[in-house]
This record gives sequence, structure tokens and C-alpha cells, in this order.
Amino acid sequence: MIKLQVAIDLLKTEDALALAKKVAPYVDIIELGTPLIKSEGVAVIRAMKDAFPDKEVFADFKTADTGELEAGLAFDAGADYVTILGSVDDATIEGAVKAAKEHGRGVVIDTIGVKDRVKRAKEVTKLGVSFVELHAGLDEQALEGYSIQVLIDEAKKAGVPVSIAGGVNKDNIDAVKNSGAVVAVAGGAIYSAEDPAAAAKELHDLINA
Ligand SMILES: O=C([C@H](O)CO)[C@H](O)[C@H](O)COP(=O)(O)O
Repeated sequence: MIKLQVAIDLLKTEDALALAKKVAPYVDIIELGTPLIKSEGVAVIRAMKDAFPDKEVFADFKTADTGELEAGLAFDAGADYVTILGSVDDATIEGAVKAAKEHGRGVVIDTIGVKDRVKRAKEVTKLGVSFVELHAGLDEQALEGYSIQVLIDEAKKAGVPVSIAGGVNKDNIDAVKNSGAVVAVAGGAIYSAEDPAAAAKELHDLINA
């Protein structure tokens, strides 16, 4: 069954915890977005894991160098997963995977900015990562003509464990689910909703229908 990951792109720990409290019953993974971690530091990871020990906590570091060091920072703070950029040297990913093995946690590769996401997903999977995020970031989503369909099509072709992030919502969650992706990431569709709990529940129910 595909997991539901909420991406929390808020800026304050207290707001992130309040949102997580509302949506936790409906999600499997709680993602601390890159802007949140830059705003609040790794302390937000510990705060979230302490508040929700039964949830997987995902630190969206988007690391570009010193993979072992940065992954270790995330894991020491309580993260179950940390992201490394797919565009970086394999050595950075290998360092992060080394740290993940030492901590019994996982590395996720973020393909933001990668030209051939399917090819890179296959390559990095061989390095021992947990899964690969087929990702169109918020800036790319704002470009004219953007469609999440490209990520859905890539997930079908990947043949390795992938997540999809890039505007997942109630209108496309069925297609995301049927793409073979192992995780559906929803940020704005939940945190910008008038009722985030209801939005998360709707996605959860559609996934489990
Ligand atoms: O990772 C993300 C982005 O780079 C900002 O941190 C988002 O969390 C990810 O794109 C999912 O958010 P939505 O696209 O709003 O669902």
C-alpha cells in the first residue's frame, strides 16, 4: 500500500507541530520541509520525533555535499529519512548511505533539477538508498504548463522504489497511487487547506479505497 507523506513547508516549529497534530492520524510520514529546517534548525526534527514517536520523520535537507556528516546530523536528531540531492556526486550519496546504515535509518534521493529522473533513480538505487523522490519543486510547479502527469509517467517507468512530490492532491491521488509509487507526498494540498485534517483524511481515504 502506498504511504502518505505530509510535507510541512511552514516556518515555525510550533506551527509545524500544530499541523502535525491535526493530520497525524491520516499520514504515515511527517516531512519537515527544507524551509522549516533552515528556519528552525535540526531541533525541529527532535521536537517532531518526540511528539510523534510512532510516525516516520523525514528531514528534507536536500544535501549537496558532506553527505555522511549531514545525514548523521539528521539521524542524531531523530530523523528516519534524510534527503540528498540526486544531482550531486555519487560519493555524497554513498556517505549518506554509510551514515544511514550505522543509524539503521534511510536515505531518500530528491531528483529536483535532475534532467533524466528515471535514469538517475535507477543509478542511485544501486547505491543503497531507500527510495527516490520524483520531484517537481514549488518553483517548477509555478511554471506555465506544469503537470504532475510527467512524474506519474516516470514512476511507471522507473522500476525502482519512488515517491511522487509536485502538487499531489485529491484530483490526482488515484493516478499517483496507480503509478506504482511507494509514497505520495502532499504539501500544499494539506497545509494550505482550510481544514488540513479533513484534507489529509480525504487523501488517506482515497488511497485506502
Ligand atoms: O519539497 C518540497 C519543496 O521543495 C519545498 O520544500 C515540497 O515539500 C514538495 O514539493 C511537496 O509539496 P507540494 O508540491 O506543495 O505538495
